[in-house]
Amino acid sequence: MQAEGSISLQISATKDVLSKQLAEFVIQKAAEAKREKGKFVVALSGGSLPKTLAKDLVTDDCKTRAEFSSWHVYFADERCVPLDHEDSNYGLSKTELFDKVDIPADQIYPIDPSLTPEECAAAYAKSLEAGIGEGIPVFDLLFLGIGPDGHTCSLFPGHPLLQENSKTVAHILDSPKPPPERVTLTYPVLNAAKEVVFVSTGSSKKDAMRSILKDPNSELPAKLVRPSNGSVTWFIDQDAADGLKN
Ligand SMILES: O=C(O)[C@H](O)[C@@H](O)[C@H](O)[C@H](O)COP(=O)(O)O
Repeated sequence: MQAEGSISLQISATKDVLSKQLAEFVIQKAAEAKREKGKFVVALSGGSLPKTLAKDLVTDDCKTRAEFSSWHVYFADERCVPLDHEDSNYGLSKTELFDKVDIPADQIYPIDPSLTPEECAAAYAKSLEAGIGEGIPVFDLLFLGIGPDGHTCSLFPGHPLLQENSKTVAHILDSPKPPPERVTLTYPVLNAAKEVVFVSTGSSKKDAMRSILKDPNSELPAKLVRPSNGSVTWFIDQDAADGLKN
């Protein structure tokens, strides 16, 4: 049975407009989380997301309102490479965001790339437990991307990981999107989140967007992210939205 939760769609004329709207959305969610519990626990994806998220959020106007000192940042998926490797999602987010705002270093939780992918996934699951709590970790906000094939995190179409429902963090050795060795949050965690933001831009995403938002029978990995007690908000630009026209 597909989990239920609200789905909102925010279509922006351009990627630049999307970044501005996304920044204001995030500022509001960060303020709510800080008021409620004194911290804002998020997970970032890689790809184009960090740049799109940071573009406006690091401006003087936004960063004074974003409560960055209360952010606790994990990774929705990560490549099993050194943290300074060009493929590292941590390294990408450090360049685009962490080096430009005041998130305390001990509130950013990278993987341990010295471990094997399997050990790394198990260690990261323990890191989530230590930082967020026993059982299924509940994130305040997950920042997810989507591939042209409808994958999200490192959950790819037809991959056995789509059926993983006991581990909170799993490893993959055959990612169709290079590099092949990664760790990823699994659906139990994605579907326990309070808020999920998908950022999808560019014409390469239009077919996946049409399938996910128009086809009730779509089984694309990103479509299966439906938090039972949370909201999903799609931030898409016009190019990605072109697939939604009849
Ligand atoms: O580590 C990764 O590769 C990402 O987490 C991945 O899931 C990404 O979000 C999608 O592939 C979309 O990437 P783009 O936004 O660059 O198209």
